[in-house]
Amino acid sequence: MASLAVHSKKHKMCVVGSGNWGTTIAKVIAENTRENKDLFDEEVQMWVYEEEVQIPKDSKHYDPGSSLCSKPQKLTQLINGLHENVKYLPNIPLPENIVANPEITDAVKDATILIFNLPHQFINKVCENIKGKILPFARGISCIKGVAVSDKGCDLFSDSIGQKLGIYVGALSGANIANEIALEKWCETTVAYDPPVMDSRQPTPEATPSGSPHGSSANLKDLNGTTATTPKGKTQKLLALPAEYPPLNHSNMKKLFHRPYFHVRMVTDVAGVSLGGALKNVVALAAGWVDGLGWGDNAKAAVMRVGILEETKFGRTFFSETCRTETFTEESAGVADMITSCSGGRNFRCAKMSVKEGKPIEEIEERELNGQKLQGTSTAYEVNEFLRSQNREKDFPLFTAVYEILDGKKKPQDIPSLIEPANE
Ligand SMILES: NC(=O)c1ccc[n+]([C@@H]2O[C@H](COP(=O)([O-])OP(=O)(O)OC[C@H]3O[C@@H](n4cnc5c(N)ncnc54)[C@H](O)[C@@H]3O)[C@@H](O)[C@H]2O)c1
Ligand SMILES: O=P(O)(O)OC[C@H](O)CO
Repeated sequence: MASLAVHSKKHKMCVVGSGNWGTTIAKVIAENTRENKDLFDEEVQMWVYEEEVQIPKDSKHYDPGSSLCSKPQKLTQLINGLHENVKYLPNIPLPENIVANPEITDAVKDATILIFNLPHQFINKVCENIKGKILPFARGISCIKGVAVSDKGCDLFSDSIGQKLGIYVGALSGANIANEIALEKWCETTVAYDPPVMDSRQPTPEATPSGSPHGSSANLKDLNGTTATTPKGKTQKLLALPAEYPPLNHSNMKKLFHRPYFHVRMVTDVAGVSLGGALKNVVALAAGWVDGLGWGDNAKAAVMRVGILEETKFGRTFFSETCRTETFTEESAGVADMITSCSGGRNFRCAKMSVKEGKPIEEIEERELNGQKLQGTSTAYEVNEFLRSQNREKDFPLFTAVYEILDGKKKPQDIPSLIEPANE
């Protein structure tokens, strides 16, 4: 007879970040912690980068006679009082079990699962602030779309966050325009989670089940239960999840994210999922430019085709140990995210306006996004810095073209010739 394990502790969640996507993911998770009380503590902590926010005049909460509306208020107080993030996710009611917390160390201190969800330019500072102040056996999921480029090379944020904090971090990415998910319009996402086997004699319950759709990463096997090797060959100390907690296997991870309107596919390819999310933002800029030139859908499709080829090549070339081509061609984090981002994402829309109006994209970002941040522009520079360091710019002509256009060396009109293979 199968025995049912009883666990004396529940997982506690903290979403690190509260922008457009951070707040949406907090909503998704808070709905699921309510429905899975055997696994998860109902309360979801959400760290908010505190700022003073004026309730907009078109908000349903706006009342000219109310003291709340007479002057700017702390964003955390507005979120906890109105159960809405009026600045970054307006008009979407949030579950009351989300607690907005401006103190990062307080927000993360009890979390067994940390969801990193903020623009990638801010994550290093956040990691410095919480290093040594989290549960040492916590697990993480990075929802950040970007790559961590430094003088040491190009890393995934899942790896760089994991290395800095000494924890295992997986990745969530997909064709996921936050506003649509917040309105509970159906979509898919991909969650990559493949923690090391802590002890080869007694696999921990969270180890990826054999026979999972994408197998397990054998190079992450740990023989003494205290160190593991990341996909880029770095060793890292990792603690096993204490047995009092429910296992964090694919089934329980899926329960944290899957909703009727947000369908999750669990995989093990953290590199492919992370790179798909980061690199499509660069491609979406090119798609916006050709659309802004009035070149139509065929031109946009050409950019997407080359984009998928280049992101696949990037994965195969620089993350060859773990990255799977199929992630780019079969998963939401690959081809589907390329399509949605090149159709209605912020990078696409701002790039399109910048061409139509003849203005720098930074000016459009500032004017249109009310504090939200584009990721494609900085990622294009970071990817180029890395490619240049490897002397591989010519092998990625679309990524290089986007960088050169942003840098003023080339024009959007040059894209067809820039991405044409030299010998054809
Ligand atoms: N918005 C989407 O549709 C979407 C969908 C999927 C993935 N993503 C990815 O999710 C990540 C987070 O994006 P988002 O849309 O939630 O953010 P956003 O674009 O809404 O960014 C604004 C956030 O940045 C915060 N911020 C501003 N200055 C800061 C500072 N100095 N330190 C820390 N935080 C600061 C703001 O408080 C706010 O929470 C990005 O990598 C993005 O690519 C976004
Ligand atoms: O609005 P963007 O361009 O940041 O893209 C949003 C999401 O990443 C789409 O999946």
